Amino acid sequence: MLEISKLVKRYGHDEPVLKELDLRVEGSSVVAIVGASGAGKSTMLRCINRLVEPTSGSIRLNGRELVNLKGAALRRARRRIGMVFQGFNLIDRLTVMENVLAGRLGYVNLYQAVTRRYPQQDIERAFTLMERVGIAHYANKRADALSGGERQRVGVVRALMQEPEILLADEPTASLDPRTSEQIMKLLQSLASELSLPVLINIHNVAQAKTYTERIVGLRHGKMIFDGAPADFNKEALEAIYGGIEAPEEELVETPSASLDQGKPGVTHDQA
Ligand SMILES: Nc1ncnc2c1ncn2[C@@H]1O[C@H](COP(=O)(O)OP(=O)(O)OP(=O)(O)O)[C@@H](O)[C@H]1O
Repeated sequence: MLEISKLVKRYGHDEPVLKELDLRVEGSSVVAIVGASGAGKSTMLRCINRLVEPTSGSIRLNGRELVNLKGAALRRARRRIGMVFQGFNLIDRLTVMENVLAGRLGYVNLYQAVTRRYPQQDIERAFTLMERVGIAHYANKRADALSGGERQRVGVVRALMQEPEILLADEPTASLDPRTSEQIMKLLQSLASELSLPVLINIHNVAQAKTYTERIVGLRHGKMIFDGAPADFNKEALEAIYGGIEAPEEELVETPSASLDQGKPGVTHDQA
């Protein structure tokens, strides 16, 4: 379980980017984090894996506090947090298998890491996962020979090789065409349930958030102003999150499951 409470992040002396954010994610739910550019979505994800240092507050993963961890304890905690990136973050000159095995770097010793001699069970797990996402036949290809969707599958498998307790995805489909984006969203959704893994996805595409996740969290100026089911993410919620900033209305209208009149939105009105 992920429990974020009163999370504050301030860069330098600027106004805080995250303002006492609370979020609790249980079980294998797939949660979309939406919000206009600059709302604090990436900062929130990066505070969880400590790529960004929180200013104050608490982030607990399965009961263990992540804030203020240092050195070996931080490295141990980080290997339980998988991250998928918009730009894939692969090493182009390495093979798919080598990139995937990089997900084990937090577990092997220095000699194994430098010589890339991974335990047999890691290699077997890599093949199993690569088969699961349809890239096993590319194992020995260079990463830069793959298409965007294939590269993102490599990124997903690399994150899963960490045996994570949570998967964070920062705009995982933003560099992909619409069809490939949907495939990746579907994949993340299925993997979450197959592996009983909570998945947090920062996403600009509201239609995809509504279709492929079971909960939407909306940020505006570093505060959570919506937390509810996709069916409740209606025009009022959209306006509250993006109003006066940008209005991706066409995305809402195109959503196959959009039900603008159903239910009460989970909008709160304490926005900044
Ligand atoms: N390293 C940094 N130093 C200073 N300010 C930063 C830094 N990283 C982010 N910010 C600022 O924090 C705010 C939130 O940025 P963040 O990237 O978290 O937003 P976001 O919602 O993910 O936006 P986008 O959708 O454009 O990625 C922005 O105003 C941004 O300029």
